Amino acid sequence: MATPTVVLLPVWAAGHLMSMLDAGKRLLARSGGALSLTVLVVQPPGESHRSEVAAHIRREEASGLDIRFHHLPAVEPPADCLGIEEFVSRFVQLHAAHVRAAVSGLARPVAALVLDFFCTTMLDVSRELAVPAYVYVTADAAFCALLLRLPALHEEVAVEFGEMEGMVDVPGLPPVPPSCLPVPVMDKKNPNYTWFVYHGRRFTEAKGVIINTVTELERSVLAAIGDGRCTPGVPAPAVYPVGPVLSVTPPAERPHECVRWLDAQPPASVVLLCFGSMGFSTAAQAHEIAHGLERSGHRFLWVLRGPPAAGAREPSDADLGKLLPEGFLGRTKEQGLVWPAKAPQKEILAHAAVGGFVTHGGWNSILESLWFGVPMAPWPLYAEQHLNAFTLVACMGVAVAMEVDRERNNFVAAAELERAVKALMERDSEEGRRAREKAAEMKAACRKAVEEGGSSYSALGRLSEEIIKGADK
Ligand SMILES: COc1cc(-c2[o+]c3cc(O)cc([O-])c3cc2O[C@@H]2O[C@H](CO)[C@H](O)[C@H](O)[C@H]2O)cc(OC)c1O
Ligand SMILES: O=c1ccn([C@@H]2O[C@H](COP(=O)(O)OP(=O)(O)O)[C@@H](O)[C@H]2O)c(=O)[nH]1
Repeated sequence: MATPTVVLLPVWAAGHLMSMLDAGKRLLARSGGALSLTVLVVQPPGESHRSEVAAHIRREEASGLDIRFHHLPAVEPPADCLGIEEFVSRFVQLHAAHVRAAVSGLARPVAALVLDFFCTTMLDVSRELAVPAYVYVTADAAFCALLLRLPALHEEVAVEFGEMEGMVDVPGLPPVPPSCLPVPVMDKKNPNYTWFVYHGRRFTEAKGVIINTVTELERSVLAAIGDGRCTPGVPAPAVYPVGPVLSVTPPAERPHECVRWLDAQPPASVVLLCFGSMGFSTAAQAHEIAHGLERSGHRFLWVLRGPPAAGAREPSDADLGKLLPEGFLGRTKEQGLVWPAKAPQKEILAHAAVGGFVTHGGWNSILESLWFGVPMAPWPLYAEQHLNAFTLVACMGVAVAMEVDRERNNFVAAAELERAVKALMERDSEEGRRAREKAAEMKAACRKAVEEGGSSYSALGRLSEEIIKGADK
């Protein structure tokens, strides 16, 4: 019989696609050749995403692994969406007939369908075809717990979360301030919110939830999901914490300019500032950052992107002359480097000179930082990042808090950045010492988790056995 295949349905954003592909490859390896991988490729909306996805696929196809890419026919994207969550969910939903045809037309027996968390509408397809389905959460267990809890919270909290009295109850987490909820949860009238409630409700229909996290990092919230406290009245989903799933690419032959600059800096002396694939600064915000960094006296590597060009969604490469205060580059030429384009974040975090990370708090960036034991100061901007910032400080203890004004487009004043950088970097800062120690502890835990016998290695083993057992029936 042909090797049974696990079918992945990722969404196209790099933080989702690469994470799911890497998790799939680990599952393949863990199955010892008993499973193969088929990836259903949604044609992304927009040329830049299309060429980015095509490049990832070319690289994977050249790897020689047992992975097949099945390109789904293009679908007209919905034109009337109010945000990314609605757009992604509806766009994926429009692929239902193509997913059904692709899965039922595969020559190999289909052992499981693994869906990105935005793709729960495809649980209907898996049910029709009697294929076991799993949800893959590219973010952390705290986010997963919130989504599982959201249908009930929706009934319990009659007003907008931003107007509610007290804190939000998410089992396994300390009481969550409403101001730390993900962006779509802050507006109940918005379809983005309705989609989140929908996905949360549907998670429990899956055979299990695979999360890109580490048991040692999120023990109490994982326990709450696993023992059903987030979903009273319905059976708890099986939980597989398989992270950290990081796509580690070989370092460039010639070190990047940022890395060469770091080579000349003392150990743990540089604070890195980098804001993900979508983060950018206006001139007003860039001025505050510049003054804050300069006054902190600490060495810095600042990845600065400008607002997207007209019609584009991605940030532009920064025009430093327009964004930075007069004379800043000259005054700080011995103190720091401003890099105006996308930078090799993982290589930078791996460098011994980096001692702290001011990050937008995308989950991939957080895992990369912990993999290299770098403590953080979170500056959330979009998606679920405000919740990540809360859990980094309040649960994991690997970050120092920074005051971000969510009402003013996540504005941070110069004095607050200066304070947070000092707290993060200075030897005599108690807050920084705690975060550094915890980050070092989590570095060791993350590395151990993926080794033979580690928690994520074992979770992947359980998942692989479960899938193979199902395929044998
Ligand atoms: C598919 O294209 C994009 C997806 C996102 C995006 O949106 C998003 C919205 C939420 O309300 C919650 C999320 O978790 C989420 C995640 C997400 O992509 C990034 O995923 C990472 C791993 O989950 C990470 O945690 C980052 O914080 C997310 O930004 C965003 C996007 O552009 C902004 C897309 O094009
Ligand atoms: O200048 C940059 C900005 C981002 N990244 C990478 O892009 C990913 C960002 O993913 P994350 O989940 O943190 O946030 P998102 O961009 O999806 O919001 C991470 O792997 C980063 O290392 C990078 O290499 N260079």
